[in-house]
Amino acid sequence: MLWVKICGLSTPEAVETAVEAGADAVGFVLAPGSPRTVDAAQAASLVRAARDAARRAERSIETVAVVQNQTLDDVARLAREAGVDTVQLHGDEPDAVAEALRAAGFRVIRALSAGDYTRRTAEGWSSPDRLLIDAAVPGSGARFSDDELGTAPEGFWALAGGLSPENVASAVQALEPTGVDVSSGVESSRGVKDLGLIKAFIAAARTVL
Ligand SMILES: O=C(O)c1ccccc1N[C@@H]1O[C@H](COP(=O)(O)O)[C@@H](O)[C@H]1O
Repeated sequence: MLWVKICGLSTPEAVETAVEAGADAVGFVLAPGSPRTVDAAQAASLVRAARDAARRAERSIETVAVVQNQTLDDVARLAREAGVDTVQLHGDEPDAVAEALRAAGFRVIRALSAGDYTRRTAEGWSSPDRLLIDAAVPGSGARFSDDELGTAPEGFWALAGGLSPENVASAVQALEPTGVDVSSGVESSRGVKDLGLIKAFIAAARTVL
């Protein structure tokens, strides 16, 4: 089944809606400078809300901290204080950062633009972590064009960038990712999640076989 992540959540209501509607993962932006940024204490409270909602629904939920070009010390501290399962590295972090986070017990998602992924793999780069392929400006609501992604990854990979309830099914049919991730497409205005759009996105993603 398609892995579905709803990202950039900042209220318990939005977290509960995502979990109850069947998201596999919920994400919290711990990178500075985004309208969705939360601090570690806010993220910890949202992580608790996600786990409580998952317990009530008798299902599991993966909690993800999204970071971008922060130091390893900062990332490890934020992830520990927030109590997340997974760290999504959304910048130019060296592989050693991913390795150190894995050694500290976190799961890691490596986010790359389609262009960077294509360039890096042409140079022989590979990653033991799950991949997320996004547009060039993360969290902008922009899509990358399908031809920017040369050959899709072979293992798990999630598609992100400009997805919405309207386009998620056709995007998945075209690119055949293993998962999808959305932020802007489930917002009524930048940084403000719309509970109806969260439910509509998850329902639309679940129509794809
Ligand atoms: O959402 C942000 O503001 C953000 C900031 C810094 C790094 C990553 C960010 N979000 C990631 O972007 C995609 C969602 O993009 P879109 O808004 O749906 O186009 C997703 O992977 C988020 O985790």
